[in-house]
Amino acid sequence: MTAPLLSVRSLHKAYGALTVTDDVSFDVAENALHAIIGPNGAGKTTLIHQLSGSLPSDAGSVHFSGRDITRLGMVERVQGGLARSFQITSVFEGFTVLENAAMAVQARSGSNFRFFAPVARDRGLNDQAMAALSRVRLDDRADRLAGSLSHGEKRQLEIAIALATGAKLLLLDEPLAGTGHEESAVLVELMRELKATHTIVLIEHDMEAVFALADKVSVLVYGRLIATGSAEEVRRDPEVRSAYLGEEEAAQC
Ligand SMILES: Nc1ncnc2c1ncn2[C@@H]1O[C@H](COP(=O)(O)OP(=O)(O)OP(=O)(O)O)[C@@H](O)[C@H]1O
Repeated sequence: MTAPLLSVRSLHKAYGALTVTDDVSFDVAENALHAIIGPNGAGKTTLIHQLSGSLPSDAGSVHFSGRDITRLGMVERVQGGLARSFQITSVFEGFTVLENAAMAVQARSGSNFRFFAPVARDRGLNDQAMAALSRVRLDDRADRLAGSLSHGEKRQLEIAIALATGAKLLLLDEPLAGTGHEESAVLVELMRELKATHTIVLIEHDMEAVFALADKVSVLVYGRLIATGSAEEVRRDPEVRSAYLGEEEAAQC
């Protein structure tokens, strides 16, 4: 059996007396989409912070591509091929769509942002940025200001930014949050296409999307994983239904 691309063991994070992630362990196979679901406040975003390196863990380990990255910060993890998109829209609205993607290409190379006129003139940088934009179908918006994009297009741009860093593994934190039906359909289709080339850890409350896309689903409740399995296994799990899914599916009916 091939080794997992991402291997998480016994991760733990507490804020004072509040334990937010507790003994969290799971593996993500290469080119799989692994969804992490759970009620509000379960610790999903905290877990993504721990995986991206923006938040140090109190205990546990993270291995990526066979390398122990537990003690690496976010910049080193991005340069190693692990990038996240943010739950809160995080694009630079006063810059063009292309400049946003080009800055992410620069981040990959480890250079500091070389201020922005040079970014716009750098052909190699722009080619790579355009490639990321066309993966998310924003190439025809390249010259627009990011601030002028619709909410759904901004979410597409966030994914392009993560792609432009050269990531092999994308950590996507609620990419469908706040999107309308059509925007959400575009993003679901994009994630389906990305599975062919990328490994994805997805946090998402939209259960229809999760069950349509996920190869594996883990369920986080009060900081602990109560189940990991195929979408079907998790959907049928009685503990998952009583702790989370019953209510969530009822709410979506
Ligand atoms: N910096 C912090 N200091 C103290 N408590 C925090 C901090 N960050 C998160 N928490 C708490 O940790 C718990 C988990 O929060 P987290 O945002 O990780 O949950 P979540 O599963 O992502 O929730 P949601 O689905 O609503 O986004 C919550 O009780 C939250 O209040």
